[in-house]
Amino acid sequence: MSKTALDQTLTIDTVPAIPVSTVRDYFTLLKPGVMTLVVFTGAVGLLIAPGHIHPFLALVAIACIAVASGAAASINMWYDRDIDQHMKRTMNRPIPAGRVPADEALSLGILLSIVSVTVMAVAINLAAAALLAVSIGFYVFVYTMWLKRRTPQNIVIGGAAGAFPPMIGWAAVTGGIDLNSMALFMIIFMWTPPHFWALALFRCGDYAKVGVPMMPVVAGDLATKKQMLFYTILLLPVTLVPYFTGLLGLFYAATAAMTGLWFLRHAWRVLRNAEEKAPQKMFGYSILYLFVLFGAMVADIWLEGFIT
Ligand code: HEM
Ligand SMILES: CC(C)=CCC/C(C)=C/CC/C(C)=C/COP(=O)(O)OP(=O)(O)O
Repeated sequence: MSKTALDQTLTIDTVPAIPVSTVRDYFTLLKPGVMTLVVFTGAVGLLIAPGHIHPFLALVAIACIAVASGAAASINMWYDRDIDQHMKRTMNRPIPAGRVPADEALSLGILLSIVSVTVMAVAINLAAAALLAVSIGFYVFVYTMWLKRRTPQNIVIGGAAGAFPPMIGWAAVTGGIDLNSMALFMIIFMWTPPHFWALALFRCGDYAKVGVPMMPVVAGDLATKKQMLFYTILLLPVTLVPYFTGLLGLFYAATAAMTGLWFLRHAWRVLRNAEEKAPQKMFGYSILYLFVLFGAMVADIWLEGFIT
C-alpha cells in the first residue's frame, strides 16, 4: 500500500466516532423497563374498576399513562445528568454518553407531559388527567428535584409517584377516587421501599460516590435491611384490603398471601445475610411479585365472571 493510501486509511480509521443519536436513544430516555410495570399496574386499575369504558378509550388512557411515565423519566434523566455520568449503572445513558443533547431530553419530556395530560383530559376525564399531572409532578419535582439529593426518605415520599398509575386507570373508568383505588395506591407505596432499597444495597457505592443520601449510604446496611423488613410486613395486610372490601375474591387473596409471604422470606434472608446475592434476588423478585399480584387481580375478576 502506498504511503498516501496508508495515510488515508489511518486518517479514516482514527477519526473519532461522533456519537449519533438514534431512535433507540430517545426511547431509552423514557425508561421503558419501568414503564412496562407502570403500564401494567395502570391497566389493571382500569380493568378491575367497576363500570364500563369503551375499549378504544381504555387504550387511549393506558397510552397516556405510558407516555406520561416516559415524559417524567426523560426530565429525570435531564436533571440527573451530572450524577448519572459518574455512576457505573447510569454512565452509559444517552445524555452522559453524549448521544442525546440534554436540552432535547428536557424538551421531549415537557412535550410528552403536555400531550399526555391534555389527551387524558379531553378524551377521558379530568380526574384521571389531574392524577396523571400529579404523578408527573411528584416524580419530577418532589422526588427528583427536591428529595432525592436531600434525604434518605426520598423514595418513601417520592415513591408515591409510581403508586398513582392504578389509581389513574381506575379514575379513567369511574371518574373519581375511592377506598379500593386508594388501596391499590397503598400497595405500590409500601412495595417501593423494599423494591428500591434492595437495589440500593448492592449499588450503595455508586450513590455514595455522587453524594446521593440513599438509605444504605446514610444509615448503613443493617438499618436499611430492618426497614425493608418493616415495609414488607406492612405490605402483606395492605395487599389484602381489596379482598376485605369485597372487590376481589379468594383467588386473589390466596395469591397475595403466598407471594407476600415469599417476599417476606426474601426480606428475612436479606436481613440475616443468608447469601451474598440475597439483595439482588430480592430486587428481581420485587418486580415479578408486583406483576403477579396485579395479574392476580384481573384473573380473580375473570374467574368470578366465569364461575358465577
Ligand atoms: C421512587 C421509587 C422507585 C425507585 C427509586 C426505583 C428505582 C429503580 C432503579 C434504580 C432501577 C434500575 C435498576 C437497574 O438499572 O439495574 C429500577 C428498576 C425497575 N423498577 Fe423501580 N424504582 C421505583 C419505583 C418503581 C415503580 C413504582 C415501578 C413500577 C410499578 C418500578 C418498576 C421497575 C422495573 C420494572 C424495573 C426493572 C426494569 C429496568 O431495570 O429498567 N419501580 N427501579
Ligand atoms: C405516570 C407516571 C408519571 C409514572 C412514573 C412514576 C414512576 C414510575 C416513578 C418511579 C420512580 C422511579 C422509577 C425512580 C427511579 O429512581 P431514579 O430516577 O432515582 O433512578 P435512576 O437512578 O435509575 O435514574
